[in-house]
Amino acid sequence: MTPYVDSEVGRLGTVVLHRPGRELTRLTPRNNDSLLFDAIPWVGRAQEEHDAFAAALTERGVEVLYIGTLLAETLAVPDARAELTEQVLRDRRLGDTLRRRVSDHLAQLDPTGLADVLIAGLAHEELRTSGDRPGGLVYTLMDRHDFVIDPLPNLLFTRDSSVWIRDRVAVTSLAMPARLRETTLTDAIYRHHPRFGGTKFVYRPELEHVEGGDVLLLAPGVLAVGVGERTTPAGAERLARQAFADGLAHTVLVVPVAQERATMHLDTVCTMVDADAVLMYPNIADTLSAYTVVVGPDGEPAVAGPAPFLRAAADAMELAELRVIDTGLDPVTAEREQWDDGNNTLAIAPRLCIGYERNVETNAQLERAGIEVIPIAGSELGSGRGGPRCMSCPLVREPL
Ligand SMILES: NC(=[NH2+])NCCC[C@H](N)C(=O)O
Repeated sequence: MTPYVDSEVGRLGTVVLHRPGRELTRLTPRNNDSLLFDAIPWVGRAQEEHDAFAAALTERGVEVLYIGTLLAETLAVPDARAELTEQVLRDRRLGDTLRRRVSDHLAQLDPTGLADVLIAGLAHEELRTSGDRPGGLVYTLMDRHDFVIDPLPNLLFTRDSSVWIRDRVAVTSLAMPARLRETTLTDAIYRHHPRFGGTKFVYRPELEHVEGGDVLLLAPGVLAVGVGERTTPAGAERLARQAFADGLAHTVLVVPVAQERATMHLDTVCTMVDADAVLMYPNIADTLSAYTVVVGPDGEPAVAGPAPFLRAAADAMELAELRVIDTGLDPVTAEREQWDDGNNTLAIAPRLCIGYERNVETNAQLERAGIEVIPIAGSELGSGRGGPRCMSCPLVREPL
């Protein structure tokens, strides 16, 4: 099936996930903050939870593709291999001598082994050196806890490094240093993997910051883009410009979200669960606002607002009203469950979504509102602050 996504809730056909692996074993109390995890996950259990997440999808007829597999297949293409190796070696921290050592090390890996290193990184002790200090000055002075190639534990959150808008992919521009290299992998997959031949791009990683968790396809032609800790106003403006130029959208709602870890992306406070219904963090439902951006008479993005988000969204979607699943929770429970990604549901069809089981109150309210919730365990997966929506990149959804 060729990729096509024009909503958040149309029946999900194909999705890209990343099964967490060795990259999670790199997390320690020394580096978990800079690697954007709030705890040290139990890796085996995280994998079990992730397998159950994938099973919940495949059991309902969703095709699941894995980044690890796609990347290994991509690395069988000589140009892709050369390009991805070159990108890693370009790291200025290496210096010439260590660069040669790393280059030799990578050259002897088969595509699967290389994919593993590109994702899990390369620890100091994994670079076997022979002879007298063949890594040179840099390797000798390197802290034993430092990485020769940094790991990518947040690759798990496939939502952020690429997003499909209709038949085009936005390879995003990630804001946090720990995640920068993720888009070199997704970009290579879409440009070199045979399955994605002819893919057209609506966004590129060298542009202003935009992360996929901030992009919601509210309705065909209507995007909401959160701006805050990750996506910048410049990124939202650029995405609007490019989406208009490619005929992918007529309206982009730009939604300021608090620049805090708890609300790092728009999808941490708001996800769609039906064509006309959103699940929203109650503590901000009434205050969230939006600027409406359309193509102006001069062809430039024209900005109106701000207006209350729910009003602006309903107008852009040509609905009398957008239904809000009011989780009706007291502020403390709401805050706890928002932190645990209760608002970060993944719709697999209208009124059918996957959510973390631990968010008991949020899920109960969804059920009461007629939305079926498939609960999954996320005690370990959630330590990276991401839920089912963050952990999935839809490639195919049936039009509504
Ligand atoms: N779409 C999302 N909400 N993604 C969550 C990403 C979590 C990840 N640890 C980060 O800080 O970047």
